[in-house]
Amino acid sequence: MKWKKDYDTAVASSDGEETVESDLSDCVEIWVVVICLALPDAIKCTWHFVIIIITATRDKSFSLPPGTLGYPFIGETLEFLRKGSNFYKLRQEKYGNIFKTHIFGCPTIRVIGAENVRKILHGENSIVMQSWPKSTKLLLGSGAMTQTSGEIHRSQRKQVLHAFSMHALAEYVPIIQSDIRKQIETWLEKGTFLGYNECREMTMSISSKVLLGFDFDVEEKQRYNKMFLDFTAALMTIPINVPGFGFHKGMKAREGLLAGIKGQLKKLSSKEGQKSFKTAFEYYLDALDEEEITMDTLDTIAEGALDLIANGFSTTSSALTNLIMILGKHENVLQNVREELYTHGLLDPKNVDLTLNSLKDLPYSSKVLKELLRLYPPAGASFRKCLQTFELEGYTIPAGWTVMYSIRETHRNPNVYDDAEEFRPDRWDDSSFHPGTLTSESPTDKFNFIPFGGGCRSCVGSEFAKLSLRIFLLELARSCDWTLLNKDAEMRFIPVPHAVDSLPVQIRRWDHCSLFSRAPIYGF
Ligand code: HEM
Repeated sequence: MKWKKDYDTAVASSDGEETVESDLSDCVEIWVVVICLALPDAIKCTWHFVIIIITATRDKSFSLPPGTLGYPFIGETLEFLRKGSNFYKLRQEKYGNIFKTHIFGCPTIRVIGAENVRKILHGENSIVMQSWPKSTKLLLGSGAMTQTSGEIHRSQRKQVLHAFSMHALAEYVPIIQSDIRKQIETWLEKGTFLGYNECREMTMSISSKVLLGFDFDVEEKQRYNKMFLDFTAALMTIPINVPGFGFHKGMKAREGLLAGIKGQLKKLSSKEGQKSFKTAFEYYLDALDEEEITMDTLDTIAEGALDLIANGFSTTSSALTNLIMILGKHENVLQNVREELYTHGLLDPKNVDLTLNSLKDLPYSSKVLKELLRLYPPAGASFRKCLQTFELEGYTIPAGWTVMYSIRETHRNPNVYDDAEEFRPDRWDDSSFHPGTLTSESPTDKFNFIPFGGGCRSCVGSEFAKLSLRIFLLELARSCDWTLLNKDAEMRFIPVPHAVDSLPVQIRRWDHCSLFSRAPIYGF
């Protein structure tokens, strides 16, 4: 039973991964850092923080949000490591939508709710700016778009967005579809598989092919997948580049990935590596030429490519895995998707090959994906640094502190979403969803639904991610039936939402004739 072996390994390794939330032994890493490497930073940060606290005590108009700051230097880091996403949930229940804490050496304010998030995202570069942990900065590199700001950032975004234009996306459809179909076929042959592991491998394969034209054989696929796992796992770790630490593994993986990407970029620039389609990288290079910007060094371009793949890797694979999970739990939703596909002729063998056109106008499927991203947003929150002191809901948010805007809790606001914890695609039906009331508490306010963030740092890969999700939904629905082998598995939300047991699934081929065995909904 190969899947059982994989399953046991996955549970063991996912337990390991989640020790951040459950096992205090991992905290040794934190202590070592606080005591040795991070001491100067921690002292600086704490000094700044003490000044703020003194000011806050003396000046009555200085009103910090509620919450606790924990112990000197380490703040509430240990509790966060023990409780994971529950750490925030419990504090929200106690203190409301804005609260202070102190984690990873920084006084931090967590901000929830459309109105508050809007203020943060609209204040980009004036009241806040992007800020990532040191480990993320070192692993992604200074040239990565997520790390740059101002004019350089704006220009990078503009160039990268050429790679995700409608025209470019239309070219990617057959590539994505072919990879998804191949992957599903291997699952059907195996009969059982681990959803989370397989979706990560599939995401890595699709994005490296579409972005850079990589065409991995089985062995390379496994090697790159492993490097990506090490790399992404290290993004939020303690930046100690010494064997035995996660960060060191991540830096090693970075070297391997950059070497591979550079090799591929060289091939693509020569005739040797040209593909039957134009890769995202080639769209990006065209954009550079058009703007008469001198060609950056290969290193910077490779870093940019790694940044893109890294940003899309965990997020997209989490969404794909959770789609398998949610449809496995809601058979009626899967049935409705199939009926929609039937009415659009997409179950007809003549229409196997998809195009951007055949994928649009599937309103029910769109609602399913929207609801998936509402309930399980792959990025649960993001970080900013406060550039100046400002007010939010009457509280003072001090300059220099970290602000973390929450996507997960914003998406589960019970004042906006009835039965907020339930998966209900029909909530997005216009008629049943109070359209037109443009208050911040209304779902028509776009900041109530922010799976891809917002403002000038919103996700550049969102259209590519949505396209991949749509094709996956369609291919799953029209080719297979599946059973979740552990329907009630606990969910973990850090680093991305996933079932703690990696989602073991039993899968079989679906015969579309069975659609006619029950009363139709769409009148056929
Ligand atoms: C379901 C999949 C995805 C989700 C939920 C997602 C979510 C997000 C979010 C919330 C942000 C904003 C973070 C912030 O405010 O600091 C973001 C930024 C970003 N995403 Fe995605 N993402 C996804 C897929 C992708 C893909 C496939 C790519 C690339 C191919 C990508 C590339 C990026 C980049 C480069 C940024 C930084 C943009 C900037 O700083 O200007 N993402 N993503």
